[in-house]
Amino acid sequence: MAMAMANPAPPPTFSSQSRAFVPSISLRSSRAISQPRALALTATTACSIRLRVRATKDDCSAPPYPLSEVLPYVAAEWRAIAKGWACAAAAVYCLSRTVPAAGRLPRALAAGAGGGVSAEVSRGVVALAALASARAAAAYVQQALLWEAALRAVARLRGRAFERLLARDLAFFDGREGMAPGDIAHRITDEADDVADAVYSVLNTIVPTSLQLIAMGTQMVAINPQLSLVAAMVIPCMSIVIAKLGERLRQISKQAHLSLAMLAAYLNDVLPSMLTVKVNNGEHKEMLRFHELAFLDLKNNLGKKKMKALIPQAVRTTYIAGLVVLCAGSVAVSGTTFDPEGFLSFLTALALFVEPIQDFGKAYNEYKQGEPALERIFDLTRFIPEVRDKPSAVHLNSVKGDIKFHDVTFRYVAGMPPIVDGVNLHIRAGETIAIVGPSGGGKTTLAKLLLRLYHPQSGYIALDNHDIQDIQLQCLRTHIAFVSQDPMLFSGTIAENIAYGDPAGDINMRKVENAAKIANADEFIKILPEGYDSYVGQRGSSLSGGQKQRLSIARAIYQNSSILVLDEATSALDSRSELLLKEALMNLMAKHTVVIIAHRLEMILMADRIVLLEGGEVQTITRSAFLSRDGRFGSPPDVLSRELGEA
Ligand SMILES: Nc1ncnc2c1ncn2[C@@H]1O[C@H](COP(=O)(O)OP(=O)(O)OP(=O)(O)O)[C@@H](O)[C@H]1O
Repeated sequence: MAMAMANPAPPPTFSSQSRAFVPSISLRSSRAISQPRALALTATTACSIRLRVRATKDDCSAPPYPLSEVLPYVAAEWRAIAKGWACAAAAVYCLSRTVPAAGRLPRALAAGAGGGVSAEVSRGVVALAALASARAAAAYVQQALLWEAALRAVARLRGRAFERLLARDLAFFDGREGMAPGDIAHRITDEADDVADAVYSVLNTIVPTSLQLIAMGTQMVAINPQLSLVAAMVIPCMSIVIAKLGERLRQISKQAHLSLAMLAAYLNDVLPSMLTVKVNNGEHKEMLRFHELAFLDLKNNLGKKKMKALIPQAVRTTYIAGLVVLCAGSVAVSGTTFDPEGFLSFLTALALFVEPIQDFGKAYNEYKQGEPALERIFDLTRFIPEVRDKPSAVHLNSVKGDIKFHDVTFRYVAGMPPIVDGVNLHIRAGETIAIVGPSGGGKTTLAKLLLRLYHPQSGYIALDNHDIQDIQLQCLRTHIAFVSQDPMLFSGTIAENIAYGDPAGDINMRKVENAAKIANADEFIKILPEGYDSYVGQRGSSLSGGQKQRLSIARAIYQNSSILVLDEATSALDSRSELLLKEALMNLMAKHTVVIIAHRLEMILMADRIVLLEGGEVQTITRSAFLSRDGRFGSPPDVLSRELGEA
């Protein structure tokens, strides 16, 4: 590593190192809990990148979702669509008038030859120019309106996807099967844009292009029915080419979407971890990882672009080749002759007939390309949450805070040993209880079960003698304030962060300041340049660990719930801050049920009762029994004894 850092290798180039950096992509079936048929695309590269980006419930060759799913979102924009299509009709009308006008022009020119520009020629030219301008204006308004409809429809779809995402179980985001945040962000941002392109293409094709096709077809039939029939016979050949290549494009696009999602997921993973990267000299390693994923994306994206470039050429070639063969054959057989005016009109109509056919091809491809994105966005919305309100769920205006765990058993992953195994525990209203135990023993899991973030496989938890499954979720979580061991702050001001749980979405500054004082945060907030209006930076990055922890505690205090759960809430505080906080909490404890999950003696000794969670089971232990243990889940024995002496 030292050598590598002293003489860092140049960034890998795709051309020279492409073989070394081709990640092996395996599409393998993963029986995720929430989505049994989900597939996971795992890139395992030379430097062991393990990023999981979920495909949709289908694999790449599976049949697509029906277009009907997006129809309600598009139908809601019917006004803009109707206006757009009306403009399309106007544009096609102008075009259909152009064909005979163009056909008459050569005769007028011939008639006026040698005598300057005749009045008929001038009229013809002016008519053509007017028709062209009117068509251009109508086409512009048509496209603007249809874009508006497509973008608005996708904005609704995005909103719906995010709404459904918020309703997902925590298990969807957590643990080994959890979906990467970068993947989710990619679906809702970039891939939603691809859906907008696809929707626009379809809208801009169905009616406008059909109208043009009908108008030009009619003109051609009027001029020469026999050749028109011949021209129409080429359409099935083109349809086959478009369908075959379109399906291939869909598959390639899906790979491109996944590789881009992996890149997004990777960036989302590494950018917030810059501190770890830098202190571990991980820059070179990360550079390699980035290039591997970027190369994968380059490969897939290039394949997609090449296919997109190939399709129109293949369609055009098929059409022209088919037409030439059929026309030449039928002219030779029937001996058809054209007058020059009719010939020019037929050619003009033919050219304008080919245009919408190509547009159909392009739109179909655009749709095929957007289809994987559509699938992946809808994939976020299709689920039935395990944790949800029963129709009969009750709302409790207030609770005393009496909590009972009845034979509760829970495991995160089926087939694994339970983390919580037949736990029976009664926490009385107003009691302060400390839950101790070895790291990874399941203390946080117990709190998550109480908050109904997960569902026990057996047994139940009661709050004031109501099974928590019979209480409305929002109501339950309002009555329990939880301070997690990873203090999570949002980008925003200090006041916004403290008042985050305000049921009305307001910021009550008096309550904010009071909560900050109790949490011993007021002192440092006041010396910030903008006080409570100071921005905390990305995830609170402008604050120290202890300051973030104090704000999290203040947020819980602001919530003023009957039950307070502190999960390692003071681990980053210095002794003085912890002591001040402890004194403030003492007052709160008199009125609340408090669950303290802690390793630190200072906090544990505040409790009325100490409960040990070990091997999935709980047992109440006395202080002396706790202190005589070997210190696996607290300070070492000598420190414990000293601290106890001080306490
Ligand atoms: N989402 C998850 N999916 C799968 N396993 C998980 C998940 N969350 C936690 N676990 C596992 O469950 C066990 C209990 O975790 P938990 O966080 O409850 O322990 P803890 O007692 O709070 O630990 P600590 O004292 O270190 O915070 C651990 O072995 C952990 O790896």
